[in-house]
Amino acid sequence: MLLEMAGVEKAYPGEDGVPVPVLRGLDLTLAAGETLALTGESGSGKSTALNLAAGLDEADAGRIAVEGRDVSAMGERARATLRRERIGLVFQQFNLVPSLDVGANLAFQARLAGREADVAPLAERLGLAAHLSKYPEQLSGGQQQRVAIGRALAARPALILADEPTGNLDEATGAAVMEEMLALVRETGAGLLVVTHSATLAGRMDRRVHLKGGVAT
Ligand SMILES: Nc1ncnc2c1ncn2[C@@H]1O[C@H](COP(=O)(O)OP(=O)(O)OP(=O)(O)O)[C@@H](O)[C@H]1O
Repeated sequence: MLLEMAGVEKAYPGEDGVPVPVLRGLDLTLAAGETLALTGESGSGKSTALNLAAGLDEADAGRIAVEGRDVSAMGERARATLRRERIGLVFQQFNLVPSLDVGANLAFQARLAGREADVAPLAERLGLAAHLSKYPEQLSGGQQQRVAIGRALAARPALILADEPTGNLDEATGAAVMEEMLALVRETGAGLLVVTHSATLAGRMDRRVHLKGGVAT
C-alpha cells in the first residue's frame, strides 16, 4: 500500500485550552498509481489529514504509513527525508522560489532529492517551454501552478499530495491545470491524494473519500 492511515486522531487546542478533535479515527488507503479525492465541508479536517500524511504534523493516535514505512514512528529528520525523496507536495499557494526562474524552479525539487530533472520535456508537456527563463512573478496563476506541479513531479515521487491545487485559479484554468496534472500523474505512475471542494474534480479521480465528523464516510 502506498499510503495507509488507520485510526488516525488529531485534536487542536481550543480557545479555552480544551483540545478540539478534528480527526476521530480516520481510515484511508491509497494504492500505488491510484488517484483519490478527499472531500468534506470547510473545517472537516482535509488539510489536517494531508499534512499528517506528508509528515508535516504529528497525529495524536493511529498509524500513518507511506510505502509501508510508519511515518508516526519517525523523527523529524527521517520524515523530511521521506518527504524529499518519495513525496511531491502541491499547495493552493503555488510556493515557487521567487528568485529562481521557471527552469530552476522545475529542477529544484529533483535536485533536493538528488536526481537530475529532465526539465525540457516537462516544460514542453506543461506548456511552459517558452517561459523557462521567466520568474514566477512574470507568470499567470495557471502557469505558476503548472510550474509547481512540474516541480513536484520532476523528482518522480511515489506519492503526490495536493491541497486544493486549483483553488486559486478560475474555473476554466483550474480544470485545464487539473487535467494536465492527472495526465502527468498517470504517466509517471504516482499515486495522488487531492483535497478538493469541487465535485467535478473529485469525479475525475479513481475514488473519493468524504470526511465528516472526523472520519471517512
Ligand atoms: N494549527 C492549528 N491550530 C488550531 N486549530 C487548527 C489548526 N489547523 C487546523 N485547525 C482547525 O482544525 C479544523 C480542521 O481544519 P482543516 O484546515 O484541516 O480543514 P479543511 O477541511 O481543510 O478546511 P478548508 O476546506 O476550509 O480548507 C478547523 O476547525 C481548523 O480551525
